[in-house]
Amino acid sequence: MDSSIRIHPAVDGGIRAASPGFTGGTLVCACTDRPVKVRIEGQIAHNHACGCTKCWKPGGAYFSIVAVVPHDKVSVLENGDKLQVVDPSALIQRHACRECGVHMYGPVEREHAFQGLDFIHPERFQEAGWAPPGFAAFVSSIIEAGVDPSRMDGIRGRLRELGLEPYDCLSPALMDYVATWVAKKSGALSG
Ligand SMILES: N[C@@H](CCC(=O)N[C@@H](CSCO)C(=O)NCC(=O)O)C(=O)O
Ligand SMILES: [Zn+2]
Ligand SMILES: [Zn+2]
Repeated sequence: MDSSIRIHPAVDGGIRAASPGFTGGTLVCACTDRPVKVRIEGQIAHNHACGCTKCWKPGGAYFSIVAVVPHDKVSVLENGDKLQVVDPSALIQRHACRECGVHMYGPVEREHAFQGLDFIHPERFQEAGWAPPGFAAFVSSIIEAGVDPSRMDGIRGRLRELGLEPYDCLSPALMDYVATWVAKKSGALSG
């Protein structure tokens, strides 16, 4: 398998296990001057690699690494005046540093299965020990960013080699969770 394929710097050299003692940390943007700092209390959930065009990816990476935390566990510590919402019409209100472009947190405020959660990029933690990604989402979407479709077999193979099962939307467990929420809302399922 081609280990030169750059999925994301946080996983290319192998995936680091979570520390049981990780109780949260501080996300820092890429600015050397007045970096934005965001505090996260507690461990992250549902960490995954995402190939969609909307999530922030570091230079040269095909995928982002993105996870969720409850909105009340997120607080802006420093230089929040540099943040702006990338796409106000999107479900995920990605707050990016307008100088370096790093997405710092993305709350879901709309009525949705993910309402109350914020999407964050754990590679921006100053601290180690966050839960590693468990799967790869929106893999076919990397073609939308310009990846030649002929490369997809190799990229999916590399994801599997890293233990990141590739899916073209979210994982089956998360898709079932979203569909269950929709079915309960419509009344198709009771509960
Ligand atoms: N093909 C599109 C997919 C974009 C998309 O739907 N992204 C997902 C996953 S983001 C993290 O898992 C999503 O839920 N987006 C909601 C939003 O962006 O607000 C593309 O690549 O652009
Ligand atoms: Zn910045
Ligand atoms: Zn995404």
